[in-house]
Amino acid sequence: MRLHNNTIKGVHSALEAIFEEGQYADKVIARTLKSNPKWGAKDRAFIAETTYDMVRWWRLINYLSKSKDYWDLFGTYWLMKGNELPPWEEFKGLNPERLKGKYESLEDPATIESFPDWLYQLGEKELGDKWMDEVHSLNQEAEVVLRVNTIKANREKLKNRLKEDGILTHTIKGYPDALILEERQNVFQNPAFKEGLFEVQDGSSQLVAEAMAVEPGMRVIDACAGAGGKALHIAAKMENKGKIIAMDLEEWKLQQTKLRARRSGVSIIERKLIEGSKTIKRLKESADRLLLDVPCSGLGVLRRNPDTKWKLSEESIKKVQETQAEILQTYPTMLKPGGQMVYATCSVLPSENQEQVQKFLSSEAGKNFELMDEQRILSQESGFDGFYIARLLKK
Ligand SMILES: C[S@@+](CC[C@H](N)C(=O)[O-])C[C@H]1O[C@@H](n2cnc3c(N)ncnc32)[C@H](O)[C@@H]1O
Repeated sequence: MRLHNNTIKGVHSALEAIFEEGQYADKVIARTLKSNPKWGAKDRAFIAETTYDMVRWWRLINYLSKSKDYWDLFGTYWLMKGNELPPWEEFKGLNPERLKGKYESLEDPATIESFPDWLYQLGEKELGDKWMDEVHSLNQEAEVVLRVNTIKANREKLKNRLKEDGILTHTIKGYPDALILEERQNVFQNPAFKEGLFEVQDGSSQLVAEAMAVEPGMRVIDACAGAGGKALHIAAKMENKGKIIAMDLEEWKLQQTKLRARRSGVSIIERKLIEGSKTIKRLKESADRLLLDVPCSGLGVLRRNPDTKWKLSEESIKKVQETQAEILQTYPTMLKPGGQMVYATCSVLPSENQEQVQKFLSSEAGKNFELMDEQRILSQESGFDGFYIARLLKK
């Protein structure tokens, strides 16, 4: 592939904003691409993919690079990926042989896999033998997975419609609403997206609505609805009949849910901002199904958010675990007896997953609940994001 000076500069400025100003990678990339409308589709893809990949391998690149200069860092990355560098002045001091030797003599697994030491050790402690393969899998680039909106389309029709636009997809067993892109590309400009025929949603995430076992006409509470990804899927499973109360602490996220619901033709979502414990108490025993898609470390979705590795800390994980436990202690009161609750995270750490559920079940608040089943989804086994999904029955 031919390199262009100006797109590499685009990558540099994105990396600076991410690592020196602490901004989120997805926001930075969106802004960088917007700032130069002259870049074509290939240039945009190069900037987005290279920035994400350099973020993913940041620790290893810095270890192998001869300096912290952004040209050296990019050149090191480019060679590391098995490419050749053009004979530019900027890359003059880079020596592929020296780099290869340094890489081959490297033994520390956290540096090889480009993880912070503390996080690598935490994963090892919690997942034991499975951690090394999981890390390896979480360092791969994620496939683009679509979820067909069954309120407006079916999978076969959408597949054909996308094919007409040159977008090839395939299906996969066990994921009834999913279409996987053969080739990574930006699908948000496609008319089928604008018409609300699909959402972009990872395969593991799609299993959450499946686990909810909803039926048309039910009353469902999605207590951590955020921008509504799962609420929209649940609405489609309910054939847009019944009611979903989408709750969150953040008004702006619920606003996103509203816009997305409009595009998807979903009319059964009612938004409710959580203003304190009263909001929860008022909904006592009102739901047939309750989803707790709780805030988490996001360790299962590192493939699409590699900057999470560098943003997390031991304290932030501890804090999120406290929130998970608090939610489990108070929110299940909203469920009717006989109703079902799903507790889900996009983390692979047992301390955010099965251990939280077990703690809840052995507490006073959990005494009327029993575990129906749980899915501990590792990325290395599923090929999708790492997730945890537990179904509980309120007796
Ligand atoms: C994993 S995200 C939800 C993703 C969303 N369900 C989706 O599918 O797009 C967790 C959400 O929980 C919200 N949150 C954090 N603390 C909360 C709390 N105490 N009660 C309810 N929601 C909370 C966050 O604002 C965030 O939107």
